[in-house]
Amino acid sequence: MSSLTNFLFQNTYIKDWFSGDITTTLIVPFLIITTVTWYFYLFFIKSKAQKLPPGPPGLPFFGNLLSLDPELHTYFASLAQAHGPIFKLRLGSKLGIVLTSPTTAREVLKDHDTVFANRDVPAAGRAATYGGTDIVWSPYGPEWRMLRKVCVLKMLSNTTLDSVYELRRGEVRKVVGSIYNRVGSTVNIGEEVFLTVLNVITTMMWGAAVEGEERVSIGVEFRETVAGIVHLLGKPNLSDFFPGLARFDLQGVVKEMNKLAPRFDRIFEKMIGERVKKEGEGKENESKDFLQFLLNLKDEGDSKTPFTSTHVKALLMDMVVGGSDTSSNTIEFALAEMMNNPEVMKKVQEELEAVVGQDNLVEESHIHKLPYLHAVMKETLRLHPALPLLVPHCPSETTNVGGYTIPKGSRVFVNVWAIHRDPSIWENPLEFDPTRFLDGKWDYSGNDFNYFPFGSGRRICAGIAMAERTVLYFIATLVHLFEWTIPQGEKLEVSEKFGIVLKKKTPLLAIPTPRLSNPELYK
Ligand code: HEM
Repeated sequence: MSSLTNFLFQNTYIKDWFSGDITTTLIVPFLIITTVTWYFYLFFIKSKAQKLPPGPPGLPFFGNLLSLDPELHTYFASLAQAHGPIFKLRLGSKLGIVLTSPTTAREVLKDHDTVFANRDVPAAGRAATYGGTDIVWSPYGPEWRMLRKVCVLKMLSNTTLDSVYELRRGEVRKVVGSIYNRVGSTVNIGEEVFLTVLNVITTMMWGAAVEGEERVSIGVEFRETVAGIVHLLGKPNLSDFFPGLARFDLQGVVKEMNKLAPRFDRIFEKMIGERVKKEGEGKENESKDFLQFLLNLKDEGDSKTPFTSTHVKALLMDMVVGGSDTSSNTIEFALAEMMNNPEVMKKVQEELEAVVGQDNLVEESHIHKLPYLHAVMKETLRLHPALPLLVPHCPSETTNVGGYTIPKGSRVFVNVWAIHRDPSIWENPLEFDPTRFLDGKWDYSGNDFNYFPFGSGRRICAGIAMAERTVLYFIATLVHLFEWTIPQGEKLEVSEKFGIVLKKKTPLLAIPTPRLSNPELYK
């Protein structure tokens, strides 16, 4: 037993997960005994009756947990080479299923869409989103449908997004001014872009209600908090793999999340409180932001599936967490790829000059006339899909996929990252070549299982329209107005670091120089 304990804590990955209190060592023997029975049931009784997919051998009790590499997307891709397009991993008492081919992805996300439209909610996700009452983690059912409808058809519809364009435009103008003031010096692109995307999102959420220093401090607090939440969501957590032990929160993930999520809650409460107070004072409220829209919706009520204050806050949380890192990391990767491929950058700039002109700012109305820029975004999301394993799906009943049994309650990872780099689908898959998207063959609809960076089926991303506008408008503005170079001594690279949201391994640092001669455009 003690050698297993030693092994457990000598393992780098496990040690990394257990960044908290080492009193956990005391719990390990208990953990082993309680689960060993489950293991025997699972391995020797249940699996005999089912034809489970192949997979690497694992240890008793832990299964494959101890050999998980933190870079899950590349690790899963290498396992698929050995075990095929559908393989299993024992993650403690949970069964993980990894899909790495268009055919198996289609079976799960299209043919059995309803069954797989559920989530295996991680303890961290539950803690972050008011018990999982948001869109991302709600089970497939009337409440999820109601939230999704509010989000996709009303809040993030093209009509609503058009109506808040001025808010987005204002934020992008502000960052242009700020970059202009630092011409010739090094800019941390990710930091700059994240704060602007976040400002765009919060301005759309509650207008310009917050200004000046308070705005800056909220921005900084949000950045830290989003980074913390995303990190905890991607961190392997024993509570998820041994649900019977979840109440002990051995790694302290929930404890940490319970420190982070209330930071948002306090801000949400404050914004809602101020808005309600204003209404109570009889002040005409003409705000056209998401918050007003959600509060009106709450007041209108619906007896069947009521829309509560918690729903309002959970949706705001989805906007902030789901919309910020995904879009800003995509913009950072796109700029890095363009800088790495100067001929691509040149073509984007030529297209912008032809459509926007040398004496004009990019407007969102230009975007649909920029097919090459659009191809750059698609190619960026092919090589660096923001959610490389999507958000894991979970079947609500035992189902057959690719000739194998996928038991109810498994955690299903779709390795879209690996499919997007499959040499049997893509010519020179590792090359950044936007021209492969110029014939318009691939879009974001999730109908083609060779290319689906936003997922597919019922759980497809709820923010595609917004992501598209934000990413395209932002990249276009950055490269139309500025030339970007790498500071001396810095290396330009595009390698990735795994997380539930994929990010650049090293931040992109670049020096801006104005491209256009009219200084008024930068003010
Ligand atoms: C480049 C940007 C983005 C990418 C690549 C992206 C991608 C994805 C993916 C792959 C999923 C999971 C699909 C699945 O589980 O099968 C997802 C879910 C989701 N995304 Fe996005 N996303 C982006 C931006 C946004 C934005 C801007 C928002 C909102 C402001 C948003 C809101 C959501 C929500 C609410 C879900 C959960 C949908 C559900 O479970 O029903 N995303 N996204």
